[in-house]
Amino acid sequence: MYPGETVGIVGESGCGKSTAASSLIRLEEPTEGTVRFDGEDITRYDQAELKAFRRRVQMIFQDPESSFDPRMSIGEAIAEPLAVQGLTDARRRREIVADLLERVGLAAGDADRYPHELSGGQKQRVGLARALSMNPDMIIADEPVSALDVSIQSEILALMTDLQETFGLSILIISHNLAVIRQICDRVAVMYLGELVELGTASEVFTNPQHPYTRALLASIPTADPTDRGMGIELTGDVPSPSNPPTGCRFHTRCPEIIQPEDYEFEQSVWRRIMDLRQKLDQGTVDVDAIREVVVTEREPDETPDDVSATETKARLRDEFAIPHSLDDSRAESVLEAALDDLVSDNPAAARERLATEFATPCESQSPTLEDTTAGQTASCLRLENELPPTELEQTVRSD
Ligand SMILES: Nc1ncnc2c1ncn2[C@@H]1O[C@H](COP(=O)(O)OP(=O)(O)OP(=O)(O)O)[C@@H](O)[C@H]1O
Repeated sequence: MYPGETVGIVGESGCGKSTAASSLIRLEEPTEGTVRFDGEDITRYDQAELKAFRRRVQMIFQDPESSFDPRMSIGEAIAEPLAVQGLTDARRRREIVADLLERVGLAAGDADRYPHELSGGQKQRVGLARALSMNPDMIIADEPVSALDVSIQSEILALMTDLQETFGLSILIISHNLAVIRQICDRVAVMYLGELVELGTASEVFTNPQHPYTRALLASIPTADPTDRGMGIELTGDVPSPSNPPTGCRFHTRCPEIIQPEDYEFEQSVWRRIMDLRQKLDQGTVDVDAIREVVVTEREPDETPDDVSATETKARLRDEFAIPHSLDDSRAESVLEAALDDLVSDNPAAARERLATEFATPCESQSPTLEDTTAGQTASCLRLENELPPTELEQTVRSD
């Protein structure tokens, strides 16, 4: 981050945004890596240096409620850090508090009110005033407006922009909400499972996203029109745990643009579904017996699961994964059919092995790194490293 800049970290819930933020100020000790501030590695700071650093970098949180003592007036809450820093003159503290309250759009008289008397938006203003009392160089704001009404969100974000200009602050804002990031950020970092997958100016990232995950995030922004279902990019698959991320590209288990094996021609959406089948096989969660039992419930009462033919079971398996009953590429079709035969003859290990060997993707074995792209921003995707042509999906998002 540069002085005076606003950078946003955006990503789904649980991807590690808050952990990254608290590691930046060592509220949490990172297990590896470095955090540099003004050229110094803060992970090596001793207690005194850390204390000084934490004055320069203030943090505000989603829920201002929990950061206030209900028995302390607003004025006392803002003045507290000043007193801790050794400002003993009570009158001077009161003057500073009054000035800060006015700067964040409250009245000097609000100093005597208590947290429960304030709305969520007003509390977040007080949170900002308290952070500013330390005269920081940087503010880290973790979901600062998520708990607020949409109309208030915009006001608080506008206030943050004003304060940034007035005080020359750097702001790192964390949010799962792209609209929030778009409103105030100069640069945007997109995070997936604890890693940055794209980093660029807000205009680069929002108008010409380079990573499939960013494209999917942007396509999922709801519009005002209830009949508009966006561009229909739906991320399949469960969100993996950041503590046990997938091999290769961490996004490959859900990526709608996963790279196809060279020797086959799939429709991209069908390829994704075949990868979903592979993953379920790996997890051991494809239950062929359960499928037969479902089929039987739709039949004559005296039939048993054993009466369900292999052909019917395979057809149901395809339906289950939304895989067409015949693939356009005949070689791919025969591999898939053979794997389904393995499955219905109770040999999931063979099915797994066959699909893993024939339908392998570099995305599951190679880890991409953040690289410069021709669009300007950096992104980490093997598709970009291998200069593969854009998928249909990418073209849809761009032309929208
Ligand atoms: N780099 C990482 N390596 C391993 N585990 C991680 C990493 N980052 C985060 N985690 C773990 O993932 C979980 C979610 O992290 P975190 O709360 O930071 O995500 P978040 O994006 O802020 O989610 P939310 O928006 O729901 O608060 C936590 O249990 C955290 O310990």
